[in-house]
Amino acid sequence: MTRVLHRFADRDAMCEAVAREFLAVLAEAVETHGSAHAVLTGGGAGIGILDAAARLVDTERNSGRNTAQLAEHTAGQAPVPEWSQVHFWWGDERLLAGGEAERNDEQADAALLRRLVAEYGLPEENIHRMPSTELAVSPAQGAEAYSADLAAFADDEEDDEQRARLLLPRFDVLLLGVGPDGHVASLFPGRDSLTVSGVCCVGESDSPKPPPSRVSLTFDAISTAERVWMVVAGQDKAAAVARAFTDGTAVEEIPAVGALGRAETVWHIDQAAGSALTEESTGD
Ligand SMILES: O=C(O)[C@H](O)[C@@H](O)[C@H](O)[C@H](O)COP(=O)(O)O
Repeated sequence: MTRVLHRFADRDAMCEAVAREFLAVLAEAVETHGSAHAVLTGGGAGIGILDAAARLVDTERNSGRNTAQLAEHTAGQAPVPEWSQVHFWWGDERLLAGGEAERNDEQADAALLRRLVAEYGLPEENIHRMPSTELAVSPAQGAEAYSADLAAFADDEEDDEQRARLLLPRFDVLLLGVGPDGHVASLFPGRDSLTVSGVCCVGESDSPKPPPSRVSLTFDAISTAERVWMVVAGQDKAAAVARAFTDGTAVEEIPAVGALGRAETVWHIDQAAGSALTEESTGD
């Protein structure tokens, strides 16, 4: 699997470009499959993309084009999916009480999802939140509960053996922020969760990034996604990005190297996050 590197001048430029591509993938998936499934990430870059997507969706609506015209987007316009057929999932979540500001779903609600439900026809039941502490007393229990939620939407097209075995929907695009230590979702360097297989979700009780209790997709689940997009901005990520693009770097050291999509794996980075990359590491 060849990893593709897209570089942008800064975080805002990256978020705008990724948001546009994100909407286009969802629109195409609805047209092709009748549904679209996106996996969201927490973190500044992940939420920044949702903020940018909200602006694009509003701009398209204010353009006065109807849904059919919006779907037939021309260059420069952001295609917008039929939201009633779109489903949102999470790659990880902080195991906190529902509505807590630190939860990834709460930040996604504020950035985009509440508006899609209120104004654009996204059904609340299409937002598949990872459990809160009201529903799961431990990360392990949260992982089990989310696995059941995912299984209820298992892809009946079954064009992927691992997806069928894990009872997962077709993830059309899966976003992952990357930490300064190279973690993705809540899969951290040196942790047992990196090698958990045969299941789609895993609990983390001692996250080095607060809060400590989290639920995460496993690499087995991540690798069933059609498109895996890392979204990385900031100087504090430069070392992790450089290590990720150094041949031989192990998943145990930089978990992000283990995140590979079925059809594509793209690293969307800004200039600062790419500042330690060498021509040798990227083949430029
Ligand atoms: O729950 C979380 O904390 C996130 O899912 C986590 O994996 C995040 O994406 C990275 O830590 C990058 O975060 P930034 O983009 O804010 O650096």
